[in-house]
Amino acid sequence: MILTVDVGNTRIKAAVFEGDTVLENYIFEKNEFEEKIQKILKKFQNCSDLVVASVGKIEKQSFLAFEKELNVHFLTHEDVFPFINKYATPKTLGIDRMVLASGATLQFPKQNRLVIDAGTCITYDFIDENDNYLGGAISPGLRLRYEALHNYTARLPLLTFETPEQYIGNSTSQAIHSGVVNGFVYEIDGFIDEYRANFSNFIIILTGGDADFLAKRLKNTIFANSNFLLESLNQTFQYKIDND
Ligand SMILES: Nc1ncnc2c1ncn2[C@@H]1O[C@H](COP(=O)(O)OP(=O)(O)O)[C@@H](O)[C@H]1O
Ligand SMILES: CC(C)(COP(=O)(O)O)[C@@H](O)C(=O)NCCC(=O)O
Ligand SMILES: [K+]
Repeated sequence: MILTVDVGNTRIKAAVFEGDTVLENYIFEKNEFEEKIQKILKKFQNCSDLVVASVGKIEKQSFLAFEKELNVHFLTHEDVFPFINKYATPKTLGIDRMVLASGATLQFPKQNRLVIDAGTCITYDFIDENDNYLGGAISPGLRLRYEALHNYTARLPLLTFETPEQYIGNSTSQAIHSGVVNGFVYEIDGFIDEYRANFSNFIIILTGGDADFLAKRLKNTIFANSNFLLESLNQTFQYKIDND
């Protein structure tokens, strides 16, 4: 049994796996992380390994505290991955993006793959059919866009996500919802169109906290799997055991 933990910039996601099967999923905040992990380990006492991918503010040290109970693996760019990393700055590539690329490579062999993770940021990661990781894009996520408009202006309120009534927003709040939500959707559809124009035979994987919301609104039909990062973390760990 393996406990996988994904520390993002907004929330922590965790899942317990038995082989490829998810036994339970969790989402929690940074301040409750130690208590939640303890609880999970108490419930699943057969967990042998804790596998972590962190781009958030919880450092390796905090996880090493669990070493009394099980083996702790804090993934870094120095681990083994199933793709060839062509990023010009591989040491600064987010470990979450490396894990997503790894999952896409292992689950969808011999094809071009685009992974879109709509979390705090939207990240785009492209791995070609020869397993070269080429990079992608980073842009502000849905909630970040609402917060940025409020935090960096004098007059814009902080709104929570709402589906815009139309693309011509006829009030301050409707204009913000249209700009944020439609802008978000147009951006992603625009990127997908660009990739489609340049590559054939490719699969798109959509994940992250806003994946389900997005999947319904995109012009392009793609399926969302909000658990893709944790599944990929489990697979990356199996790959590491087999290839280290
Ligand atoms: N309860 C929630 N708290 C925070 N964000 C949420 C929540 N439910 C959905 N979201 C959406 O999830 C996005 C963050 O996704 P998530 O995958 O948790 O981010 P990260 O992996 O960067 O921590 C936000 O843009 C927000 O719109
Ligand atoms: C781009 C990110 C902030 C995304 O984080 P997230 O939205 O998943 O919380 C993270 O992958 C990161 O810190 N990347 C480092 C820069 C890079 O990937 O090039
Ligand atoms: K992301």
